[in-house]
Amino acid sequence: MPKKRIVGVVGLGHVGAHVAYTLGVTGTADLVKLCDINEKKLVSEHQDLMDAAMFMPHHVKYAMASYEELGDCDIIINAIGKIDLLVTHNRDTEMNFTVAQVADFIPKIMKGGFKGIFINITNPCDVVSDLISKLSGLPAGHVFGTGTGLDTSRLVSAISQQTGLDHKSITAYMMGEHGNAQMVPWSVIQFGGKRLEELKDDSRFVFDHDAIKEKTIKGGWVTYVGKGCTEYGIAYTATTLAGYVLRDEKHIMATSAPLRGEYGEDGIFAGVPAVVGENGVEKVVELSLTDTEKKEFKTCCTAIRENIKKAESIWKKAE
Ligand SMILES: NC(=O)c1ccc[n+]([C@@H]2O[C@H](COP(=O)([O-])OP(=O)(O)OC[C@H]3O[C@@H](n4cnc5c(N)ncnc54)[C@H](O)[C@@H]3O)[C@@H](O)[C@H]2O)c1
Repeated sequence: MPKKRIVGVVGLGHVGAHVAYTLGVTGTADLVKLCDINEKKLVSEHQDLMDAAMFMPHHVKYAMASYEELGDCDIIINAIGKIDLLVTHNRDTEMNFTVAQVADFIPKIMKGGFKGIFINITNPCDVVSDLISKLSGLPAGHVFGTGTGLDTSRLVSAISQQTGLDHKSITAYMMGEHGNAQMVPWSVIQFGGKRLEELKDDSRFVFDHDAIKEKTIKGGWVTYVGKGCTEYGIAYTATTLAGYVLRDEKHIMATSAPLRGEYGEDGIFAGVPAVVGENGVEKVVELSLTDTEKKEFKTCCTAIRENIKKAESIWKKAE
């Protein structure tokens, strides 16, 4: 009998509910297990998703689950949070809440025998990915975050708008923190194999670096201001990553990946391009950055490292 692809989603707010829906619509999962601390919300989201399942182009089932019942999932996507805390427009503000919650439920999930891949969305994304990795004890790379995956999409959109070229013809990445400490490695951007430097005589390929970086970093807040959340972009980002894992695609995409010496960094999660396959992040792609870009990336990592320290004091206090 063919094996069922089972994906768990923890936290069914704006993000988690859209992730669960997208997993069904795209046919990425056969069974989506739903888990939320808010029982009423859980029951309602389950009903609504089941009502949609009949019309989805692929067969999919939705089931409610406790943390322990997520044990047989191939992938668990973490999307818990409290989005109202983000009125400050700083993702770190959510940290006191999310770190304490994650520290509480990861041991419960592991008690259920979970041995799959964890994809973290919850903010601060790099910090929470690091925490899940430490608390779960899963092998390196089996826990990773969406990181700068969504920010990369915002960057590529901005470049696409200016050049008129399709998103998929552009190779570009946002790197660093999924937060304010991000950078654009301009030197590695390519269009069908042509580097930016080779195209500088064409005005469409001359970019205002500061303006594009600002537009990319602030993109999430443009969405947040009008609707109090962001959901479609992140739902597709996470679903895409889940598909790469389930189909063992070995696809290169920006994620929050554990760094073990790459880019001169060790022991933190940061947004970098990485090969994603059945073992999660299987390899960090080390780009040849210029000296200025290397320094910029280091500054981003310093910001993440400081937040990891803050997070550790929160969950150690909760122990
Ligand atoms: N990484 C990214 O690119 C990205 C993008 C968008 C949002 N986010 C983050 O995703 C998270 C979710 O955002 P949202 O808009 O859905 O928030 P939300 O407030 O709408 O929903 C959060 C959900 O999590 C549930 N929850 C809280 N604690 C829980 C726990 N211990 N166990 C199970 N469920 C729990 C709540 O009941 C709620 O349903 C936030 O941290 C947000 O900042 C990240």
